Amino acid sequence: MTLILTDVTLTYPDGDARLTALDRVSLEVPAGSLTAVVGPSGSGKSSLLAVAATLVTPDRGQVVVAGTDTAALGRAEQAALRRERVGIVFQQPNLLPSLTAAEQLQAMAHLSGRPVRAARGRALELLDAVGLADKADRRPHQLSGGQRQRVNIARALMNEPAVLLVDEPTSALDHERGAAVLDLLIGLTRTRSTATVMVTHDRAHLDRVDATAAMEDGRLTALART
Ligand SMILES: Nc1ncnc2c1ncn2[C@@H]1O[C@H](COP(=O)(O)OP(=O)(O)OP(=O)(O)O)[C@@H](O)[C@H]1O
Repeated sequence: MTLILTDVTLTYPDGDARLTALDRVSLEVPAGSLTAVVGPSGSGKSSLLAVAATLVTPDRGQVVVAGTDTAALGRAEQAALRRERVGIVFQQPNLLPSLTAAEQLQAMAHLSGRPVRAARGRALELLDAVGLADKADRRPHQLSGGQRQRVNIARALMNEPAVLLVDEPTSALDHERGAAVLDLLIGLTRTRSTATVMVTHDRAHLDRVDATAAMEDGRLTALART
């Protein structure tokens, strides 16, 4: 198992009390498989991604990323794990306006302290994998919304993550483009052997993912494997 959450509880301060965002959540995601997380607004989906990304430390429970128990790590080590083993795709692409598609990916290598020039080959290979081989030198305003989301996904794969966390990748896209992005994510999950978790409001096409986790009031109420 590449991503293992065991009995994870996360609370936030809420006046004098605590609000329970995650309530003893356990989830295992094997390499090469995609789990969708669904549930109403406020049910804890983003909190689950944040904990899996080691962006937030749970009150209780264990988060194991690529064989490493994250609780055993200091802040700097957690940041290194996040950089090197975790890819995150946020809902909005957040691409830098002045950089071309290839440069957006190369910048990831730069942030990780890897040689930027050597990264160009990998950037072009990944842009090819997401169907944008001929758009490598375009800037964000020269790309469609769906193409920007593909750059966003390719960028998250730049450092060969073991775990890929994706927040609502299809929400800004129409039905057809949303389906194409989901197909892309499933394909990349298989070929790159990532343990992928995707939060979505869109219940269409969920028959194509490997498992669907349903959240309600911070609890994982159902896990259906397809
Ligand atoms: N930083 C925070 N401080 C306090 N409460 C928070 C914080 N982040 C989230 N919450 C609360 O935790 C609960 C779970 O929120 P979360 O964002 O994980 O839900 P969600 O299912 O992702 O919702 P949505 O679908 O609307 O994005 C909610 O009640 C939310 O108000």
